[in-house]
Amino acid sequence: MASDSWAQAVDEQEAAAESIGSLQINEKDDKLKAAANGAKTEGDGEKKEDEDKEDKAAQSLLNKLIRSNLVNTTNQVEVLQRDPSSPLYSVKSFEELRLKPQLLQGVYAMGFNRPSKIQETALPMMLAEPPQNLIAQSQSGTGKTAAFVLAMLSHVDPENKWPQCLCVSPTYELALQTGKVIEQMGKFYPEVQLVYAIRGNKLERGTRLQEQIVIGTPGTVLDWCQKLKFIEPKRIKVFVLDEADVMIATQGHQDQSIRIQRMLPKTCQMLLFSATFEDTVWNFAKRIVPDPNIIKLKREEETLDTIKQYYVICNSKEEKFQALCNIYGAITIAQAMIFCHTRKTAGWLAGELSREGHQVALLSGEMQVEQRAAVIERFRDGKEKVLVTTNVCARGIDVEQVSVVINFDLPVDKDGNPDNETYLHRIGRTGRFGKRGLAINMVDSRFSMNILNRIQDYCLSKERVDSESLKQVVSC
Ligand SMILES: Nc1ncnc2c1ncn2[C@@H]1O[C@H](COP(=O)(O)OP(=O)(O)OP(=O)(O)O)[C@@H](O)[C@H]1O
Repeated sequence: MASDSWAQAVDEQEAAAESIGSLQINEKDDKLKAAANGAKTEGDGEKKEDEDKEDKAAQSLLNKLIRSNLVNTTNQVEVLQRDPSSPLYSVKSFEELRLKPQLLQGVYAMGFNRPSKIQETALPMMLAEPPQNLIAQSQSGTGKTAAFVLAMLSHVDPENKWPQCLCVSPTYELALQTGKVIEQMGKFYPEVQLVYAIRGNKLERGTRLQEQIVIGTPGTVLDWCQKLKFIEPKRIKVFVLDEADVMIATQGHQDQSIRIQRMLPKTCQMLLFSATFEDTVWNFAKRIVPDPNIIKLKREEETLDTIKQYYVICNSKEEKFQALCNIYGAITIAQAMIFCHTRKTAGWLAGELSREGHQVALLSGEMQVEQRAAVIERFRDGKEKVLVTTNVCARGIDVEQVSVVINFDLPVDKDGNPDNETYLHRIGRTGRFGKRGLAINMVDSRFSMNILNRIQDYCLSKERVDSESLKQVVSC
């Protein structure tokens, strides 16, 4: 949909929401707010029954499955060179990289016209002679996978029939996704072959691999190098550790990755990629990659400047549902996402809305990742206008065109404290194109009013909103 029509749709929604808001003023509000202000969080039985265990690998896979394009970013790349006195190269075209013609053909066949922001600096570093080590961090969808795949394909010698590049991924599914990119990019370079070192791939004892690129999960790669000796680690020229943040979240993967790395020659190029960069990831990265160059592409800060935030006071889940029905016409002019705390509530709400004759999609943690991707894709294509989901299930998913976010339950962490970042990320927009939106928060207790106030204080402290930004509008 063109941005104009989105803007118009949001204008209509805002007008509708404001007119609804002017109909009723809830007298309970002041009392509630006063009670909630400064009040300690009450353990009021709203204990988080959080069945959707956060699964970083599944989220990462989901993002890959639903993404068809590069995420645009206007943020600058931050570079820390191992040798600050050496010149820093960055390229604006793939030609400047002097790639093998078969690879350039592969890149263009994938529809890449020019390097992405992170690729502009990462590619010259990875393709330099002698090879340089690299730690790179940028959010999902900014072109990291494509970058290291191109580096691996550039470094192999197709004449040599043994593994030369080793890439470890946290899960079988993620390894397959990277494998697909290798196959696509190497389409015109058939001499280069790929093999998957994953659990189900059983090879006969004594096998010596002929494929130049091995991609797999840490446990199997380690077995293939150490116990089964299908791979000669000393002949590896490029080692890639992908999704380091997901890797360290999985028990055992960190140790296995370090053990693989120790078997590789000193001259082997080490490359590590991560979407986030907490201290734990950083400590791990330093153990895997000696003398690294470091590239970071900051995530663009979400701003709430263009978002109108409202809240609705209700007494129960049923009242919240009623309030939602009252504003339903207004929110479905464009597309809306409704967030619930648990799968149970999400399922209940989707069922109730359907019974009212509304067409809604449900995204739930019980679904397989592929099923979830299919639901999101249908929603993205506008086949459904409303998506009901849980806080955990949709964390980290970007559905850019959503202009209405309804927090049926406010986001809280596992200890019941406000999850400020999730709130910001969920309702925020990355400022570009001035995308506008509407956020409606459903408050059904002192506890949740308190949560909302604390979230607002946080947003204020981060200068993401002004003090007038949150308005009460609707009651049922
Ligand atoms: N230079 C480019 N031009 C156009 N599209 C690109 C370019 N590089 C990558 N892409 C595409 O952008 C999308 C995201 O790229 P990629 O998967 O490499 O990002 P990523 O940072 O590795 O993401 P993730 O962390 O989720 O793995 C893919 O669909 C990919 O084909």
